[in-house]
Amino acid sequence: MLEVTNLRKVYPTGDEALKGITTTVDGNEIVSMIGPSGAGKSTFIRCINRLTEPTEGEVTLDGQELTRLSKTDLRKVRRDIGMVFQEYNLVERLSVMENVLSGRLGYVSNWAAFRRNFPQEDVERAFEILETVGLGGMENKRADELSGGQRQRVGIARAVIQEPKILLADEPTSSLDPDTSHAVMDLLTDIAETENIPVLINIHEVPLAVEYADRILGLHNGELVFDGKTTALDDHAKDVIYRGAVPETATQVGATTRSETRATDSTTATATPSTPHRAATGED
Ligand SMILES: Nc1ncnc2c1ncn2[C@@H]1O[C@H](COP(=O)(O)OP(=O)(O)OP(=O)(O)O)[C@@H](O)[C@H]1O
Repeated sequence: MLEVTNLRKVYPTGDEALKGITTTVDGNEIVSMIGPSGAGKSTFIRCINRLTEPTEGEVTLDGQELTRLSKTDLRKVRRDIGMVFQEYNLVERLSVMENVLSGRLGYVSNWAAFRRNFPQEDVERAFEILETVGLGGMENKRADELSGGQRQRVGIARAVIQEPKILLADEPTSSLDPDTSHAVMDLLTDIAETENIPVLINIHEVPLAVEYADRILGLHNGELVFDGKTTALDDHAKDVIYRGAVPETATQVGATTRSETRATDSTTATATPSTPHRAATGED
C-alpha cells in the first residue's frame, strides 16, 4: 500500500506546489489524479519516488518509509515503483529490447549493469512482456524508429519488468492521439489487473480519467480537494477542482484523507479552498 502523509513541496523559487497532501493507494485500483495546469499533479507523482525531493511529509510503500532513505537504499526501493513518463524517457539509440531490459538495472550488479549483461530469465520475461504490450517481434528496432504510441508501450514494458508494487504514470497520454491514448489506458488497466498492482495516473483529460479510473484525486492549487469514487465526480466536484468552488460534501474535500479536515468535522463541508491560482477555464 502506498501511504502519503502531509506531503508538502516548496520549490526553491518559493512556489508551494503541494500543501500537505494525505492519501493512500492500494490493491489494484486505477487512481487518476486530475486538476488544472499548475495544481501540483506532476510534483505529487514525482515526490513519491523522489525524482523531486519533498519538503515535508512521509511516503511509505508497504510500510517502508521512502522519504528518509539514503540514495543507495532509495535505488533499491525504486525498483518497487514503476514509472511511465509523458515523453517516454527511452534511450533513443538503443533497441526496444535494451530499453525494456533497462527496467532490470536495479536488480543486477553495477558491473553487469555497466555491461548491460542481463540474466537469461530477464530476457525471456522481456519477450513475454513485449508480446503483452503489443510489440512482439519489434525487439530489435531502435527506439527512435517507433511511433509515440509504440514508445509509450516500451516505457510501460520497462516499468512492468521491474515487477513494481505500484505503477506511476505522469501524463502518459498527453503526447498521443485519442485512439492511441485509449490503447495506452487499456493497457495500464490490464496491467493493474494482471500484475495485481495499483496504478496512479496523472492525467489531463477528464473524460479519460472518468472512463478508466476507479477513484479520482482532484488537486487544486496544491491541495487535495477531491478524493472519491469516479462516480462521485459530478459537475460541482469538477468546479471544486477546476474553479476553486467551495466544496459541498465530504468527498469533495478528500475528507477521508486530509488529516487537517476530517469527514467527521462539520466544518469540512464548508471549508473554503485556497484562492484559485488561475482564471476558470474549465477542464484541461
Ligand atoms: N522545477 C520547478 N521549480 C519551480 N517551480 C516549479 C517547478 N516545477 C513545478 N513548479 C511549480 O509548482 C507548481 C505545480 O507544478 P506541477 O508541474 O506539479 O503542476 P501540474 O498540475 O502537473 O501542471 P501541468 O498539468 O501543467 O503539468 C506550479 O506552480 C509550477 O510552476
